[in-house]
Amino acid sequence: MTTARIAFIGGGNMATSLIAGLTADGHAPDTIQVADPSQERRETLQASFGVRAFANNAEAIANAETLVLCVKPQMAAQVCTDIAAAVTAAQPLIISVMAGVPEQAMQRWFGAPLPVVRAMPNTPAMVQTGAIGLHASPEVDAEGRNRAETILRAAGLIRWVEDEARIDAVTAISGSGPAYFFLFMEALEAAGIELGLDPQTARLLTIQTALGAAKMAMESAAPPSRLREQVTSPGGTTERALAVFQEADLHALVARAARAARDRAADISQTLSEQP
Ligand SMILES: NC(=O)C1=CN([C@@H]2O[C@H](COP(=O)(O)OP(=O)(O)OC[C@H]3O[C@@H](n4cnc5c(N)ncnc54)[C@H](O)[C@@H]3O)[C@@H](O)[C@H]2O)C=CC1
Ligand SMILES: O=C(O)[C@@H]1CCC=N1
Repeated sequence: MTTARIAFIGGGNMATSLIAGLTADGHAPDTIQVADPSQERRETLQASFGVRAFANNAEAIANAETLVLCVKPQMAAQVCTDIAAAVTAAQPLIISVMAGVPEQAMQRWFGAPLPVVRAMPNTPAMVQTGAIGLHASPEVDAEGRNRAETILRAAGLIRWVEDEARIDAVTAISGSGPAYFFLFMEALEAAGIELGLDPQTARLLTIQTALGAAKMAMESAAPPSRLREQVTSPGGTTERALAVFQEADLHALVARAARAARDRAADISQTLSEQP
């Protein structure tokens, strides 16, 4: 299985996370090419990972076997149309991480029914602990699926979804998810400071607690609800805290937030599907 000659279009946060995962996994940096208009981004990527960086998208694509699209969804139409000639010449497997950009829209902009894998990673890919949802267009063969898996597995855990629309659900849960957990960390850290802990202690206790809870949840056969019960002594401190979350109906709040993210991804898809 070869993952040789990968071109990234867009060298921002997500591309950096994926490149970090690939290089840490032993993928040769000189077979990774990145295109980004920002000179600062190009210099950072070159210095951090030893990859080849280009200002011109078409130059990065030449001879690429796999093309990873990492620009903002709002730029998708323009970028795909601009690189269509280079892409149809190279005939790569396309992997798109762009939230809400439908496979058919990309194929329309390329002017060819190229194999497209939609991947929805998240920034913990930077530390090889990403959670990544994948969906393949009908044009992707078994070798293409394997190649996409090999590339994305370097960034973390992968799960295929069979219905493209479910990528929007993946976006709402794990794509955007790190931000929810960071927000909760910010809140718990601030609460610790308010209760008199020094800021450094409040931060470290918060982060280590999140890490420990995630590790336990991953390694234990018991569901998170059972692990929560193990912390909650009857008549004790946790019970009081959880009652406050319950009063605010945390489950309903989280469900609303996830629906809002899913709906935003679906809105972007709708708009792009209607775009020429
Ligand atoms: N940041 C995240 O946690 C996640 C982001 N994504 C998706 O990844 C994609 C990129 O997001 P980020 O990396 O966060 O954005 P970003 O803004 O950090 O990176 C985008 C990069 O594209 C470059 N760019 C702009 N115009 C370009 C062009 N014409 N050709 C080539 N490159 C160009 C910019 O200079 C920038 O470095 C988005 O579509 C987003 O939906 C998906 C999952 C998670
Ligand atoms: O906020 C966003 O639109 C992107 C997609 C998932 C995470 N970040």
